[in-house]
Amino acid sequence: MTRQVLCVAATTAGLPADLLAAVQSFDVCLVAGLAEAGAALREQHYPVGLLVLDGWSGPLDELDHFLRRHSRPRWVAVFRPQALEQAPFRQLVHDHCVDFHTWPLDAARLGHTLGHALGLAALSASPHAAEVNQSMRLTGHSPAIALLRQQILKVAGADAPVLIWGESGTGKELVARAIHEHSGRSDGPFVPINCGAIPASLVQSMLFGYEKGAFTGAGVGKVGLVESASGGSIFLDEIGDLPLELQANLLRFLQEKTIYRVGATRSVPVDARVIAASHVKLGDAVERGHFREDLFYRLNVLTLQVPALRERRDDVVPLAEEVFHSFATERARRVRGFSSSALRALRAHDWPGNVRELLNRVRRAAVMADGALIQPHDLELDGLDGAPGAEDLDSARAGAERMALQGRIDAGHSITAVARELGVSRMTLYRLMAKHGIQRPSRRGND
Ligand SMILES: Nc1ncnc2c1ncn2[C@@H]1O[C@H](COP(=O)(O)OP(=O)(O)OP(=O)(O)O)[C@@H](O)[C@H]1O
Repeated sequence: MTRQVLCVAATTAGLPADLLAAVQSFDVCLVAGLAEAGAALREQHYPVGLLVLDGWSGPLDELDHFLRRHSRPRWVAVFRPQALEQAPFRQLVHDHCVDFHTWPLDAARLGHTLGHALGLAALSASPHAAEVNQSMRLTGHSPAIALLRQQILKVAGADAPVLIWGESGTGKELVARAIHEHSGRSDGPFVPINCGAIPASLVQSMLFGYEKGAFTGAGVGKVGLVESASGGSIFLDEIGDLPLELQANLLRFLQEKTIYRVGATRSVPVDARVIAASHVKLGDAVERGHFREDLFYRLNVLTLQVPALRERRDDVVPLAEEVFHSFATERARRVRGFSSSALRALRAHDWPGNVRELLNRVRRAAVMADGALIQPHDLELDGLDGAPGAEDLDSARAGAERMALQGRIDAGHSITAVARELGVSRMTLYRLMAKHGIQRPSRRGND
């Protein structure tokens, strides 16, 4: 196990002998001041940080900001006992440190604390590593994914808001995580929120927090999700679902970098980067008066488009194989891979549910397949667009029906126009779209 400790002191000269004795069995990187500490943490991760605060003369806000931004290491503080007389200092230690020691130092006890902090860091190391890998794992060799990777690296280097477009299941959250992980904020938190999944009555207090006594039952105050992303990034999925009155609060946060908790009279500064995503074009929502134009322009600075899976069919088989192998422990032992007709079916399918649909189909097939190779019917892709000649009349009819719908909707025809062209009512058209998992296009003109 790594025993790396980042020791942050006011100066690196003349550290007391008892402090040096306490850290001698660790692999210590000694830095002077917060700027140097920030640079060291951007370069590599340290599981444990030791803050020597007795020579600290800067404002506490600065220290608080630094610790929010670098919340991943387990911090242990050392200071003079008198410092504990100040309430803001006590609060800071309480909020950010796993433990503290005061002078005169008991070197053995501090060594023990650092060892304990390393142990705690190791406990959480594996899930975090998995999360990071996940964020980097944008599988695919298609030109569209190669371009997306380049764009991720470019926007990660900036600090402006990012707006990600893409159909449901294309990987927008994965892209948002990759932006965060490649940015200077990667040591800070990544806080994902699905704006459409929070009940309207709770959105404000969940996003912005509330003060003690703000409403009946608010016995203690609570930090909101936006504030908890301080030092990191906040991912607002389905931003188009955010109620209009909260769009005003979000706009103020983007402009002023401050928020008001519910019931608060004073604002709180928050340093979090906003990454937003939507599966509908927000420009249309602006036209319909459902989305604030000023917020749209504020968000629409750096935009990324995540392509639908059917627009990058070359990625389907590599993705399917990766999913198959990643479920090695779950899948039936006898199943060794995909039959050639299953590969054909995978390539031919239109993937209205994108990568999420592919994950689900392959995962189910890997568990349920009877033979050594996965067949189209294990993927439930027999008939719709699988191997020629392998389908019955019902499947062929369903396939033709879906192609007729999808082709017209992809071509950008309105619901009214598609219904007219196919000679069915709009109600029937909606029923058929639901049956085939085809998404409704963004509203246009006479819809
Ligand atoms: N290129 C990719 N490589 C590997 N896995 C991917 C890729 N794209 C998406 N996934 C996986 O597909 C699933 C859906 O992705 P994600 O949740 O990011 O989609 P989304 O666009 O945010 O969907 P929604 O709009 O419905 O929230 C996740 O399990 C994600 O890990």
